[in-house]
Amino acid sequence: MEVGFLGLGIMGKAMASRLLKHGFRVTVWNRTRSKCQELVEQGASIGETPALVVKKCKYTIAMLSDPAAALSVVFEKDGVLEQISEGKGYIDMSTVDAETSSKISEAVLKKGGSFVEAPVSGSKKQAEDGQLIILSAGDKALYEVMVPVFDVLGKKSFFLGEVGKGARLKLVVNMIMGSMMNALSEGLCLADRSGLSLQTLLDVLDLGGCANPMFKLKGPAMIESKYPPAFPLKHQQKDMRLALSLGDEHAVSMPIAAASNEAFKKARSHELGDLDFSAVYEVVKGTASGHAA
Ligand SMILES: NC(=O)C1=CN([C@@H]2O[C@H](COP(=O)(O)OP(=O)(O)OC[C@H]3O[C@@H](n4cnc5c(N)ncnc54)[C@H](OP(=O)(O)O)[C@@H]3O)[C@@H](O)[C@H]2O)C=CC1
Ligand SMILES: O=CCCC(=O)O
Repeated sequence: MEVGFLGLGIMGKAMASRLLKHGFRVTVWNRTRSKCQELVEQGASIGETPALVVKKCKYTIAMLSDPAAALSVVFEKDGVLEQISEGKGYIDMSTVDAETSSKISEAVLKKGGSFVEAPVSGSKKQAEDGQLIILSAGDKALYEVMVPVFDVLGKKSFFLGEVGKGARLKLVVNMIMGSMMNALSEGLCLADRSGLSLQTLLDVLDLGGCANPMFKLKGPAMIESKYPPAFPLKHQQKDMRLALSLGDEHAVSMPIAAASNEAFKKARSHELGDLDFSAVYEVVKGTASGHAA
């Protein structure tokens, strides 16, 4: 199966690479073309534009930073819409809001193509290991065609129904995750200021009812003020913002998410946006301006 892949950031690069390793033919495109080189060395072909990737491939996956990027790759000149047509499928795995996803879906359908949104839970390591959790919605027939691809990328894929359900579920999950990261940061800070061992705090958390892989993975690096980007903080703040907007729409009061969003915004204002989202700890500690990225 030949698959197009648009967007070779942290996630896209790992996912496209995994597809190549599992025997798929992959044609890649990235706005910054130099990022295609590593994939070409692994056997990928390059498409000069998103439109040319879609022209060449029956199925094209996108993994782009945010709603603006997802829309521009579809609607702008040389974009997906110029070549999508009957028999072709477009699968957007970026984390965006339901409105963005619906706009893309409607435009693709109008041209005769089919569309699935399929945002993912899991980060860089899970993408490399094919352990993502895939939250799909949209065209069921296209979803079924993509199952062999999703099986290589993930450990479980859900089909959730109409377009928007995958996008919304992803935002709810990331809203919870972002709030948990702020809670961990406050806990580490409080333990530190009250004379406790941070490693002991992590050990105790890991043995108890709120043990989770995220605290286990990120906690030790946070103690050392190290934030190599797996999930960039700017994207986590985007997801909190989109989740809060969903909360507005449904009149759901979310004071914990709102406070967490403020902390992520503050971290961005201190230019920590390209670090891992665990760098919000620097803001909670009050040391953000002194932290060298
Ligand atoms: N990292 C993670 O742990 C996870 C991320 N996600 C989601 O996956 C998506 C990608 O994340 P990630 O790989 O980490 O992000 P990166 O920031 O590493 O990569 C973003 C990608 O989007 C491209 N891009 C940005 N703006 C535009 C634009 N205007 N036009 C075209 N391309 C654009 C970038 O191109 P260029 O190289 O030219 O900048 C790059 O390919 C996001 O929606 C994120 O929320 C989901 C799960 C986990
Ligand atoms: O959207 C990013 C999710 C990161 C994760 O699930 O670890």
